[in-house]
Amino acid sequence: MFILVNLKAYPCDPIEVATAARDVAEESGVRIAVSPQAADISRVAATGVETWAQHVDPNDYGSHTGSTLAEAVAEAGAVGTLINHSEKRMKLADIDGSVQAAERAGLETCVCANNPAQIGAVSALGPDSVAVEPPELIGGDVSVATADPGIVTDAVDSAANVDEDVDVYCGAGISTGDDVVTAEELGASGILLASGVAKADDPRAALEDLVSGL
Ligand SMILES: O=C[C@H](O)COP(=O)(O)O
Repeated sequence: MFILVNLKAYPCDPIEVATAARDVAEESGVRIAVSPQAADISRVAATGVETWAQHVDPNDYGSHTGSTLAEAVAEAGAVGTLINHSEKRMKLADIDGSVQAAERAGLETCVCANNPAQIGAVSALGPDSVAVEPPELIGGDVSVATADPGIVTDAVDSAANVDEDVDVYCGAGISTGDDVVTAEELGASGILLASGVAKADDPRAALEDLVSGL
């Protein structure tokens, strides 16, 4: 299982989370990545933790003021990027452009979607992975794998029907090792989470719990 920790714009210490994630990944052997604010990518990557961007825009180099350039986040140390997160929704053509921009920059891609039908659509764009997240469960304390297990299994089927090489992650409300094990049993090969770590009093303990059943 891959554990991708999105720090969103939470007021946490990105270096504290990054060093904890690096250490827990090394101790457990579980792949863990941290996705900080774009401005924090270089110092998070300097900790040695696998680092992802939260977003890249579909543009190339050029006159695109305010854009997040895929090459720039790669140069800063990111090795992957989220695209179309529920809190950063994009039109399908722009998702396609961002996937292409990320691939051009050598970034691994994870395209988010609300439901299994959207998972099928974005899987057709050729990302490395997709993540299903019901928006109403994001930031809550009930895991998607418990509240709506069918959405995870349907997302796995939906992606496989389009492209068997696309990995499927799930997210929303995941905070414990039991949640991670349940997600794995439903066919997910990774989880995308945020508040369970970024808002934890002890991020290291939260990460240790997440990997405890793997
Ligand atoms: O990117 C992470 C997801 O939106 C899930 O957030 P959450 O773990 O706070 O529910």
